[in-house]
Amino acid sequence: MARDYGRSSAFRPGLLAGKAALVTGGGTGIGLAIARELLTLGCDVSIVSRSAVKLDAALDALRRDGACVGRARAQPCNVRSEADVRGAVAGALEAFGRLDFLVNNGGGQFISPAADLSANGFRAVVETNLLGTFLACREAFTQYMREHGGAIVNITMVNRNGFPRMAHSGAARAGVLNLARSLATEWASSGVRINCVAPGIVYTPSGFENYGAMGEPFLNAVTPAVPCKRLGTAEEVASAVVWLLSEGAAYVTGQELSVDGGLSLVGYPFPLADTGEHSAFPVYGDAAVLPPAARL
Ligand SMILES: CCCCCCCCCCC/C=C/C(=O)SCCNC(=O)CCNC(=O)[C@H](O)C(C)(C)COP(=O)(O)OP(=O)(O)OC[C@H]1O[C@@H](n2cnc3c(N)ncnc32)[C@H](O)[C@@H]1OP(=O)(O)O
Ligand SMILES: NC(=O)C1=CN([C@@H]2O[C@H](COP(=O)(O)OP(=O)(O)OC[C@H]3O[C@@H](n4cnc5c(N)ncnc54)[C@H](OP(=O)(O)O)[C@@H]3O)[C@@H](O)[C@H]2O)C=CC1
Repeated sequence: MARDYGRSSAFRPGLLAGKAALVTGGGTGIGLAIARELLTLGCDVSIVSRSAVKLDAALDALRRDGACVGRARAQPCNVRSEADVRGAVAGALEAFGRLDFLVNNGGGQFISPAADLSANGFRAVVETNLLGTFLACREAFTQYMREHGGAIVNITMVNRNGFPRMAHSGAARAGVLNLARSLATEWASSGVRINCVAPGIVYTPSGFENYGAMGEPFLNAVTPAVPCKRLGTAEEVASAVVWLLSEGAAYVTGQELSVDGGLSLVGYPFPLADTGEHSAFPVYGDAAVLPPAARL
């Protein structure tokens, strides 16, 4: 299948030749773009996720893509399962004999007011995004990187001001960044770097179909809120990931890079006008001086 964005890579050909990577959630969206970029640069890539159907389709597309130079393989894996993750890292090592790069991209969440979240719903999102990332980091480190070094990138999200209606995911991703900071120091002596990339709002059909009918109105509302007035592409995220994995980022560890068109500079993307009537919010002093427009 031909690429649909008309270019190979922003990086020099062969940049990652002889290297091997594992990309979670590599069968769709941002993960697939990361896998494609790595393969284009000569890296061998294992893609893993829960759905064998999605993985097979992705593998087929990657193998037909004339720009992909490295070898690609796939293995089903639920990152919430310790046994699956252990097997995914072992499988990648068995196939390619090395594991230079790990990209923790597999993840997601659903929209819900925090008050309506069940313990199980909260747990599912934290397990997927935070526990899954920890397990993959630990297995990559203990099975290979402790002895050989390596680079890890975790996909997080723009959540400095929280993520209302995705509180579970905001909390989990904040945990991922803090985990990365801890591991960056603990594993530096092994030559392991670990960083995060925080996408803003990146249009991926696979990602947005999870939000059903809410998706399109959200896109219409959010685009004007982004300083550069457009959404991001999966390739823009992939490009940042590849830079962080590359030797060009050798002095960068424990950091988070936002790829968000400036969204993190201006706050939170959801329109807040529909969050209800606010007369219950406390006030101190003479509220009567506030003109009506200053207090909705
Ligand atoms: C206001 C309009 C907004 C429109 C759209 C805005 C989007 C903006 C987002 C911008 C930034 C982020 C973008 C992205 O991340 S795109 C990528 C999206 N992709 C995914 O999210 C895919 C992966 N997600 C999942 O697989 C699931 O969300 C989950 C992580 C929860 C795992 O699902 P799983 O199937 O394993 O879960 P379970 O069936 O075991 O259920 C566990 C509990 O979770 C509850 N649950 C699951 N889904 C929902 C739901 N949609 N709503 C409410 N509750 C849900 C489920 O009921 C279980 O709890 P209980 O046992 O208590 O019932
Ligand atoms: N698009 C955006 O605007 C943003 C996206 N992100 C994050 O970027 C990442 C990629 O998102 P995007 O490409 O847009 O959306 P996708 O829905 O296409 O990607 C999510 C990927 O994660 C995989 N996945 C989900 N749960 C698990 C699991 N338990 N074990 C293994 N793999 C899993 C899915 O595959 P499968 O179903 O086969 O398991 C899928 O390939 C996600 O973590 C997302 O939350 C963050 C900020 C913004």
